[in-house]
Order: sequence, then structure tokens, then C-alpha cells
Amino acid sequence: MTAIEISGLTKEYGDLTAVDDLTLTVDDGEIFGFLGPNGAGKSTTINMLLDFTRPTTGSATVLGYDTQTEADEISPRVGVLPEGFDIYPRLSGRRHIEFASETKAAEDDPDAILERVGLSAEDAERPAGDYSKGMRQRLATGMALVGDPDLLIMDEPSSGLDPHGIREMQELVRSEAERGTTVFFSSHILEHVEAVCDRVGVLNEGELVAVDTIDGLREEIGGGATMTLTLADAANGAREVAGAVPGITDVTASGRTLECTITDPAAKAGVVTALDNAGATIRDLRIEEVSLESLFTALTNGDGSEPGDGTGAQSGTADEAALETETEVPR
Ligand SMILES: Nc1ncnc2c1ncn2[C@@H]1O[C@H](COP(=O)(O)OP(=O)(O)OP(=O)(O)O)[C@@H](O)[C@H]1O
Repeated sequence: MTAIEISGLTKEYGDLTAVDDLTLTVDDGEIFGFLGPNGAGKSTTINMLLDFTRPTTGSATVLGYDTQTEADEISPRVGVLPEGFDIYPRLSGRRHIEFASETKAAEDDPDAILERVGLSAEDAERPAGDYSKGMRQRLATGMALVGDPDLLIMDEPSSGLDPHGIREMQELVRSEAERGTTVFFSSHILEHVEAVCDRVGVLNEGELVAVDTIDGLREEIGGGATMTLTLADAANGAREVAGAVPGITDVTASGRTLECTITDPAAKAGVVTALDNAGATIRDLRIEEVSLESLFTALTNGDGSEPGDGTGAQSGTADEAALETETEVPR
């Protein structure tokens, strides 16, 4: 069974098409990242899946049930972490979880759920109005986990969390998936999506511009990688050798450094072997994959990716080094 099946879903607000003819399938047990800049239509899509908003045209099923005619079957089986969750300031954290359990007629142990989302027994007793933004987000996540849902829909789950909280959230998403829960995870923060998702769908101005694994997307846009080799001797003589390896598109030599642009992952080993065969000694090797930042910009034409605009791109820029996978092989 597919967890989510979206077919030609469109939502218009007057002249604005918030979601434009979206067709997408999310498989059972998958962690699917729904990625896109601010205003791309992610929340609108989620709202249609939950029947909070009706589509202008198109249809969708969630866990095999039609979102418009069988929404009552869907809600008990789905845990939702909404964007901008409102707490009841005077109620304790535990009471929030109990409330969610009563609503879903579930029999979860509130303390076990609070522990899973990183709220202590002491926190559980405090009024949620006193919670920090990150603690509120954890509480909202706990409420979403009540009733052991088959599908977890999370709208910007890392919002308000510090790096430690983000790591915990990612572990939680993974452990939910291991329990068999499908996770549909919306975010504009690229590295969060890469860290947990099996596949991603990229939405831009309401349109789905790509669906693939992150590696698949990298290959699709041909971003490739850059391989920098430090040789024992001047690199100029090795330039031609590296350039002849299939999958290498460009080679520059400077001093003892050789820089190769790679479009085929197999070319990495090919260069090392070719240089070795030609008698060159490799002292150091460094590979930089295309950053998610540039991948996202390529797919969304830079929309929403301006540094400092408050979108995930800002965090992406600050953490650019962290976004790039680097492999160093000292020799
Ligand atoms: N109720 C509404 N009335 C009119 N326009 C709306 C409404 N809800 C959303 N929109 C518009 O639809 C577009 C998509 O918004 P949506 O909230 O789905 O984007 P998003 O991808 O979730 O963005 P963000 O990452 O900022 O949450 C935006 O242009 C938004 O202004």
C-alpha cells in the first residue's frame, strides 16, 4: 500500500496557484522530504492531505483513504506536527499529551512519550506557557506521536530547535521509521532533509520540480564533485593522464595540486589508478561533493535562497562546510 497518493492536486487562491497539478506517491515506511523555499506550497499541500483545505481540483489518498470523503478514517491513523503549533499556556506538558490521547482514544503512557521527545519529568509538570520555543516543538512532536500513528506528517519539524535538538529530532524520525511509520517531512532546511530522508520532492512555486534521492538529484543536475589531489611532484605532467579518465570533465594543475571535475562517481577511483600507473605519487586526496545549497538553488532558480532572507538558505550558507561531504585520504 502507498502511504500517500496525490493526483493532479491543485489549489488556487484567487489568481495565485499555491499548488499546481501535483502528482506524487509516498511509499509505505518511507521517510519522504518535502522540500521547497518559503511560499512554495508545502503547507498548503499538507493542509489538503489533512482535509483542512479543499483542493480546487485533483485528489489524494492517505493510507488508502480519500482525503475528502474518508477524512474520519485518516485522522486517527496520522500524527501531525503542524507549523506554528499553539500551546495551551496554562496546561502542563503532561496534560497536553493526555489531551491528545483522549482525543485519539489512545492509551499511551504520557511519561514515555515525553521522554521520547526529550522533555524531563520536571518539564512535564510545568505549564507549557513557560516552555522555550524548542520545548514547545518537542511537546508538539510528542502530541503527534500519541496513538502510534502509521503516518507522521511533520511541517518544519526542526523549527525552533538548537543543533542538539535537531539531532535528537532526526534520531526520533529515524526511530519512528524503524517502527514502520511513514514520515512525510516538510522543510526548507536542506541539511535536515538530507540527514533523514530516503527521497525528496522539491516544490517550487507550487510545482513539483524534482523527486528523487539526494544522490539521484545530484547526478541529475550533473553537479558532480571536485577532486583535489596533492602529488609528490609537479602536477603539470599528470594533467593529461587525469584528463583521459572517463567521467572527468576538466583538470587544472597548479604546483603540486591537481583539481579534477568529476561527473561520474566511478572516475574517482579511475583517476587514482591512472596516476598510480603513470608513476605519480599521491600525497593527499580530497573530494567535495556538490553542496546541497547549490543543488537547491539549481532546482528552484535561487528562489528563497538569498542569504539572510530568513529561509533555510541562510542556515545553509552559514553551514556550507557542513553541507559538503568531504572525504580525505592521506597517503
Ligand atoms: N489561505 C490563503 N489565502 C491566500 N493565499 C494563501 C493562503 N494560504 C497560503 N497562501 C499562499 O499560497 C502560497 C503557498 O503557501 P504555503 O504556506 O503553502 O507555502 P510553504 O511552502 O508552506 O511556505 P513556508 O515554507 O513559508 O511555510 C503562498 O504564496 C501563500 O501566500
